[in-house]
Order: sequence, then structure tokens, then C-alpha cells
Amino acid sequence: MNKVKVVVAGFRGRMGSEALRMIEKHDDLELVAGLDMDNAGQKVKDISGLPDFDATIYTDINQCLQDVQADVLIDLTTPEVGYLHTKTAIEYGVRPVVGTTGFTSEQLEELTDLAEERGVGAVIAPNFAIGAVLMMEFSKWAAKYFPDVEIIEKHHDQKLDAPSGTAVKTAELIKEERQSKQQGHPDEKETIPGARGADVDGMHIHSVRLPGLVAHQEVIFGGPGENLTIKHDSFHRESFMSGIKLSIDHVMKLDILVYGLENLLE
Ligand SMILES: NC(=O)C1=CN([C@@H]2O[C@H](COP(=O)(O)OP(=O)(O)OC[C@H]3O[C@@H](n4cnc5c(N)ncnc54)[C@H](OP(=O)(O)O)[C@@H]3O)[C@@H](O)[C@H]2O)C=CC1
Ligand SMILES: O=C(O)C1=N[C@H](C(=O)O)C[C@H](O)C1
Repeated sequence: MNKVKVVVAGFRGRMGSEALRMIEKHDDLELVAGLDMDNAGQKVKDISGLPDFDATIYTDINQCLQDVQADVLIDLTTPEVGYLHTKTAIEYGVRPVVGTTGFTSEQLEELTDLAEERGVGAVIAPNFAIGAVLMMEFSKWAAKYFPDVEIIEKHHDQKLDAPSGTAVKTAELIKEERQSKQQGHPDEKETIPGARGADVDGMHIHSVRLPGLVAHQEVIFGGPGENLTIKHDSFHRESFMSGIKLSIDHVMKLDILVYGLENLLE
């Protein structure tokens, strides 16, 4: 069997370490290197609490992709690093599967163009949980009938970006379905700045950050005399792993960048 050779960037993190456990469970995947902030030259198995992989740790993506033969780069780092890793991977012809959130729309456009120009498959998915993808799709459908909508996303308090990538993607999907709409009273005034949350095309996004949370989102639609709430909870990061595996399987057959797991689901 030809194994897919994978590099994981951010493998010591909450998501990256879960991705290593996912790779360990699949015979068709092989970890060939890890990208980290630190620990260059050590082996992944030398880091306590991680699976027993013999793969070498690098801190420089260029060095890493020159030294090892890799098919796929999984990136689960930070917005700035994730963007650079994705760009560099495409330049080396290594297919990125990116969960890192917080990219700007300009960065996404640039990466999409680069992948197309080089004919390199790539997947960027703000949420790899199947339930979250359904929540976003159901929300898009509901927006056809309920144009008034607010999004409440709740995450652990170590999250760097706000609003979450999932909330932004949900708003983008809803935007495809409804006419642009300014919600609330036309004379509404915030007496404390930020009270109404972020505004995406009239949709308000509220970000909650608390210890104890993992990743949760409610999309609340309002109509005359009724409300509809579409809600998803990730209680464990294992929830994201089947989506990462599905993306690895698909990215090997792609020659463009796909943004959003919904585009890979049948
Ligand atoms: N798409 C999805 O389904 C999901 C996406 N995410 C996203 O994934 C990303 C990671 O989240 P999470 O795992 O919680 O974050 P963590 O902070 O737990 O992990 C990030 C890891 O990246 C490492 N890192 C930072 N800079 C570099 C670098 N230059 N090279 C290599 N590694 C680096 C960090 O090292 P150090 O600890 O030393 O700083 C850390 O180990 C976030 O953007 C988050 O929003 C999260 C969950 C699901
Ligand atoms: O940082 C997280 O934890 C998560 N980030 C992603 C996002 O920003 O939407 C996906 C999920 O919500 C967990």
C-alpha cells in the first residue's frame, strides 16, 4: 500500500496532538515530519505525551520540505504561521490541509490563485466537524425564510482569533442566500462599544471565550412570533478528525484549493 506521507505543523497543540492520534489509527497515513516552534532535530516520540512516532521535528518549513518527501501538510498553528506554511507548501507542490483559522479574505484569494497556478490540491476548512458543517448548511437553508439572524460562537479562552472561522464561514454562507440587510432598529446606538458584536453584512456575531468550553455555535433566526435556533457543540477535538482524514483523502485527487469541508461531502 502506498501510504500518504504527512507533515503536521503545530503537532504539540490541542488540535495537532489529536491529529497525531488520528494518523496513528490509519494504516494508509505515515507521519514523516513535525513542524514546531522549538525542539528542532528531536523526534516526535521524544516529546512526552505524544504518540511514538520516529518522525523528525523541524522549525523551518523550507528545510523540512527539502529534507523529507511529503504529500500533505496538515497545518494547525496560528493565523500568521498557517498562512506562510500553506503558501510555502503549495510552492513545494505539497498539498496543504489547513484547519488554522483567522486568514483574511485577501490571503484566501491569494492562496486560491497560487494553488490554481501551480495545479496543487489544497483544502482549507474553518471547521472539520461534520456536525458543524451541517449546522452551517442548515443555517444557509434557514436564511432563505428567516433573513434576520445573529450568531453566537463560544470557545475556550486560549483561542487567538475572534470571531471564529466557523462563524465567519457561516455568515458567508448565509450571505449567499439572503439579500443584504441591516438588522435591528435603524436608530440603534451602542452605549458601550462592541455591545452588538461584529457586523458582517448586517449579521451580528457575538464571541464568548471561557475556560471549560471547546467549540460551540448557535445560529438564531427571528421571524414574526417565532425563533429558530440551529446549534452545534464540539465537546472533544476528536470531533474534527474524520473531517481531516476525509480532506487528506480528497486533497490527493485535487488540483485546486477547496475552501470549506461542505464542498467535499457527498
Ligand atoms: N478547522 C477546524 O476544525 C479547527 C480549527 N482550529 C484552529 O486550529 C488552530 C490551532 O488550534 P489549537 O490546536 O487549539 O491551538 P494550540 O495553541 O493548542 O496549538 C497551536 C500549535 O502551533 C504551534 N506553533 C506556533 N507557531 C508555530 C510555528 N511557527 N511552527 C510550528 N508550530 C507553531 C504552537 O506552539 P507553542 O505552543 O509553542 O506556541 C502550538 O503547539 C487555530 O487556528 C484554531 O482556530 C481548532 C479546532 C478545530
Ligand atoms: O480554535 C478552536 O478551538 C476552533 N477553531 C475553529 C474556528 O475558529 O471556527 C473551529 C472550531 O470552532 C474550533
